[in-house]
Amino acid sequence: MTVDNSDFKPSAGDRPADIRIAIFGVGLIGGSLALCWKGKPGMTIVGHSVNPSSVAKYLSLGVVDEGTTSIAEAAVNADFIFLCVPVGRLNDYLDELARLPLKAGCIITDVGSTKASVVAHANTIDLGEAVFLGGHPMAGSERSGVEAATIDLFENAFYVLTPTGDTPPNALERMQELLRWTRAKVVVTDSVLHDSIVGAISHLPHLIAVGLVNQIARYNESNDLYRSLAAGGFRDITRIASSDPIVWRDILVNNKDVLLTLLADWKMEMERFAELLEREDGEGISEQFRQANGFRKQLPERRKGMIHSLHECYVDVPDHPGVIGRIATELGQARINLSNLHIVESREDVPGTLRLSFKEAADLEQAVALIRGMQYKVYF
Ligand SMILES: NC(=O)c1ccc[n+]([C@@H]2O[C@H](COP(=O)([O-])OP(=O)(O)OC[C@H]3O[C@@H](n4cnc5c(N)ncnc54)[C@H](O)[C@@H]3O)[C@@H](O)[C@H]2O)c1
Ligand SMILES: O=C(O)C(=O)C[C@]1(C(=O)O)C=C[C@@H](O)C=C1
Repeated sequence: MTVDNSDFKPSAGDRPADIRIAIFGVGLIGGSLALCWKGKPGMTIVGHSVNPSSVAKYLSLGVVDEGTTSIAEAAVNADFIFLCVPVGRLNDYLDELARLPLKAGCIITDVGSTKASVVAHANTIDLGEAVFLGGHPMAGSERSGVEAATIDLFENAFYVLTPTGDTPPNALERMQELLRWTRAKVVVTDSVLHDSIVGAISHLPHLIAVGLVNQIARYNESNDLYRSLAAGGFRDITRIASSDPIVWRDILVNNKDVLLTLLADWKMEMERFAELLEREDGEGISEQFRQANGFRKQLPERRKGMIHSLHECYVDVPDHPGVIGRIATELGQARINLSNLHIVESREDVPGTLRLSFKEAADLEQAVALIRGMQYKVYF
C-alpha cells in the first residue's frame, strides 16, 4: 500500500492537535525530520543526544525547540519518538524506553536502514501503553550530521513503514498523518522483505562502492594518476563510499545474512562478465549494457519542488565563482522566465552541471540560444 503525500499543501485545516515529537539522534535523518515539523502550529520538537555539545548545536541551529541529554526528559511526555541513531543502538534505546512511563498511545518509531531485527526486538519487550512501528525513509545522503539536514530531503521519496499484526490501525494512521509533512510517499511492507530488497538496492551498492574505492586506492600507491584522472564515472558510482563508517558498519553487520547471499550473486554476476571478456564476446557485453540501460530507465524520477516543468536543458559550467549567477542574470535581463535551476553536480575541480527548467517551450529555446552564445555547452 502506498500513500502519496508529494502534493501535500499544509493549510489551516491541517492544523494538528498539539503534539510533542522526540527525536533521538538529530543528525542527517533526524535533523531533516525535525525541519519538516519545526515551527508548524501545535508541534514541539525535542532533540536528544548523549553529547551535551550536540544538544547545544541542535538548539543553536534552530532545528529543535527543546534539547536534552536525558532520555526520560525527552521521552516521557512525547506523542511520537523517532529513534534516528545507528541501527546498532536501536535495541538499547527500546530497552531504555520500556523502563519509562511513556504517554498512553505514544508511537515509538525508528528510521533505521534495516527493519527485521528492531521489529523483532520490539515484539519481545513490554512498552506499556506505547506502540512500536518500524520506519525507514528511502532518502539520504553520503553526508552526515545535523549540518547536512534539509527540509526537503524526503520530498517525493518513499518512506517505508513495517507494521506487524499487533500494530493498532490507529497507530499506522496517526503515523501516516504525521509523515504528510515530509511530503514523502508512505509505503507499507514486511520488515523481513524490506531487508532483502533494501539489502540489494542500498546495502550491496554501498559495499561495492567502498570496495571499488579501496581497490583503486591500492593501485594509486604505485601511481597517483589513478586518483588524478578519476572523472565523472568513478565519482558517480563511488559517491556513497563517503558515507558514515559507523552508521554503515551497523547496517551491514545487522543485515549480514542477506548481504552474504547478495555477495554470492554479485560474484556470479562478475564471473559472467569475466567469461564474456575471456571469450571476447562483444555482443554479449553489449547485451549486458542494453539490459542495464533498460532497467535503469524504469527507475522512478524523483523530483523535488512544486514545478514539474516539461521544458528542461542541462548546462556544463566550469567551477568558477559567479558562473551560475551570470547565467541567471543574463536570462533575467533577456526576460526569460526560468522556473527552476538545480545544481546537479558541483564539486571542486570537477565541472558542474545545471538543470534549467522552463514552463514554456519558447523560454527554453531563447535560453538555449543565449547560453550557447555565452560559449557554454547546452544539452537535453
Ligand atoms: N544516511 C542515509 O542516507 C540514511 C538514509 C535513511 C536512513 N538512515 C538511517 O538513519 C539513522 C541515522 O543515520 P544518519 O544518516 O542520520 O546519521 P548521522 O550520523 O547524521 O546521525 C546519527 C545520529 O545518531 C547519533 N549517534 C551516533 N552514534 C550514537 C551512539 N552510539 N549513541 C547515541 N547516539 C548516537 C549522532 O549524534 C547523530 O545525532 C541510521 O539508523 C541510518 O541507518 C540513513
Ligand atoms: O542518497 C544516498 O546517498 C543514500 O545512500 C541513501 C540511501 C540509499 O539510497 O542507499 C542510503 C541509506 C538508506 O537507508 C536509504 C537510502
